[in-house]
Amino acid sequence: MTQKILNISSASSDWRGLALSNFVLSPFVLDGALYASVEGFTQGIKFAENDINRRAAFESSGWPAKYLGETADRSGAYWQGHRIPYGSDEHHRLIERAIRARILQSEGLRAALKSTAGMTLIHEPGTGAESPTTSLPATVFCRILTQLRSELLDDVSSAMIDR
Ligand SMILES: Nc1c(N[C@@H]2O[C@H](COP(=O)(O)O)[C@@H](O)[C@H]2O)[nH]c(=O)[nH]c1=O
Repeated sequence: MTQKILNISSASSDWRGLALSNFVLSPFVLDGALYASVEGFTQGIKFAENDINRRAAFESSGWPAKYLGETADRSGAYWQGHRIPYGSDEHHRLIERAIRARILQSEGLRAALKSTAGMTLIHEPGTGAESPTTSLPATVFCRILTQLRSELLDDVSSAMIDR
């Protein structure tokens, strides 16, 4: 029987869930700059542009990125000279651009996401209750992936980094 629920996280039992998780080392380019992983990007933007932890996070993935992010004060996100209110829609949209960039820049990831058609995407990393200060709630993450999947299934050429 086909599995109807797919966990997109480093704790997934499905290789596609692992590949599509933010934790994985998976380089992408956003606005002309190179990042090692979406997790590194997500944690790095919590640090101001002159903070050395920012670059270190951008060059990392998985738990090292996550642990670095735990040292941030979580009051804002910093991008192109602007401070974005932490946890705001604008903050989530910035992370969404990174998620979309990574997947859209890889034919394999695009195909992997499309191959989950019909499945409900969830994010259950198995690390206990979601942090109230998470910068990417599971609901937002799954909404982003589900929306991108539907764009890819409809017409590959219409899916872009900026919606
Ligand atoms: N803890 C965990 C994941 N958590 C990831 O952390 C990010 C949000 O970070 P934060 O703002 O610190 O709450 C987001 O990308 C979420 O997917 N992911 C995984 O695959 N496996 C894990 O074990």
